[in-house]
Amino acid sequence: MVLSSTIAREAPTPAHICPMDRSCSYLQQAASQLNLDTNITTILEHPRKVITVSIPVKLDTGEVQVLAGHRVQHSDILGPYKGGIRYHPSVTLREVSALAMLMTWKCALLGIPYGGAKGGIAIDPNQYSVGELERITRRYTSELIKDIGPAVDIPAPDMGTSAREMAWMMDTYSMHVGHAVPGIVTGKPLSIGGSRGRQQATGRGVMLAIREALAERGQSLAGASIAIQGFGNVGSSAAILLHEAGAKILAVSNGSGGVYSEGGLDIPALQAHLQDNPRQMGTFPGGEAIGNADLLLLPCDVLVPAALEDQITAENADRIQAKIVAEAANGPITLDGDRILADRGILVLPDILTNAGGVVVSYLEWVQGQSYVFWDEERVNREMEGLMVNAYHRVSATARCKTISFRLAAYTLGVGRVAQALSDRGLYP
Ligand SMILES: NC(=O)C1=CN([C@@H]2O[C@H](COP(=O)(O)OP(=O)(O)OC[C@H]3O[C@@H](n4cnc5c(N)ncnc54)[C@H](O)[C@@H]3O)[C@@H](O)[C@H]2O)C=CC1
Ligand SMILES: O=C(O)CCC(=O)C(=O)O
Repeated sequence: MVLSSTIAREAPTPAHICPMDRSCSYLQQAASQLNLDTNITTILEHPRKVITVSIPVKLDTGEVQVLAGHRVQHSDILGPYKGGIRYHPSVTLREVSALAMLMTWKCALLGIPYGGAKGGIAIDPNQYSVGELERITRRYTSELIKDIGPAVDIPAPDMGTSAREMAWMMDTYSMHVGHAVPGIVTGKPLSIGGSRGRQQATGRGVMLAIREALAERGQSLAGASIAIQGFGNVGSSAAILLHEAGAKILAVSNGSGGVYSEGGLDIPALQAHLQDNPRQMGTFPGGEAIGNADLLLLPCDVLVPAALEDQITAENADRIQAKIVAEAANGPITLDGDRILADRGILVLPDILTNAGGVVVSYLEWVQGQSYVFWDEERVNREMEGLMVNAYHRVSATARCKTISFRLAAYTLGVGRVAQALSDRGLYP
């Protein structure tokens, strides 16, 4: 048996430096808008708990790999830590820390009683068998057992994970405590207490944010031209719902490439093609192949990055031709990219607002589980729409009234709520 270690070796961060440049920069800007006490800002800059565990996994070949699994709990000031688990090769402790902080502001902005967390393992799930993924997920859950719980920290799906991984986590946790604990995760299958509508929820929220932004400009979804980078859970759900609403989906892409049609793609036909030809987006006969970099530069009403971080940067922001960029992914625009888009008058709908539909329905799943009463999909969608549309208009009104960007307005509302709670509870001794 061979022992190989894939534990990431990251440069240590000096204790006084916030490891998350972009997240901390936006936090500082919001703190300055709010005239926050610097002690409060200093506390909010730092995650409350950073956990890295070793995950020894026996591969199907008999080889043992030791993976690094992270969970960063940024804040539980407003309620249990909440946030997804990501399986992707780019996962690092820094990335997870930044994403955990985003979760805190997102939940606070939407007015749901959660703090913020994120977890991840640096693997490409496509390179592992289902059995290996199950062993990885169960061992990761076991290693975190003392740090998670339905009133403590509630994981959910993110990139590279889905209801399947949530079911394994729920089962591992439940076996440990000796009884079923559905509330340990959200985004789980319906059979074990999942919520109707959760799978499409993030994409639905993206569609709603775009709908409201277009409406404020006197335009409707019908006929709006849209390009979407990423065709996973979020990108594909958003594409389907936007297509159903009459938008013209000019292009979509995934890790294997993209497809473009000037007249608009037939999204259900594309989905059927991908079922038969997984990872062969570019061979879809209803369009022509387009690369991920070119997709971002298409002239369109709305560009929707729904895959990775750092896609719009100082390198390409001056060539973006969309009127609106809707951040379906977390952190798809770098700090420099954001400044350039702002200078060019391109409206950016920030991630903590645009992709909040997922965590909102996670919250509704948790509420249903706590009350043992399960709703139909129509009710779930209606409740989610109410929270999303309300948050959108609070952000828009704040941006207008203070003459600041939508991002700064969203941060101001989210950070302000957490800061108020921290101050009311009393600063940590
Ligand atoms: N799943 C959820 O409920 C939520 C997800 N998000 C965010 O949305 C983003 C996407 O997440 P999911 O859709 O859940 O992940 P997913 O794993 O279902 O899909 C990711 C998609 O990105 C594509 N992709 C990977 N590398 C790419 C590249 N280099 N260029 C273009 N596409 C590439 C993949 O092929 C896939 O289509 C992430 O930033 C995630 O944090 C945010 C809120 C909730
Ligand atoms: O549904 C959740 O709890 C978290 C979703 C998530 O990770 C995110 O919004 O980025």
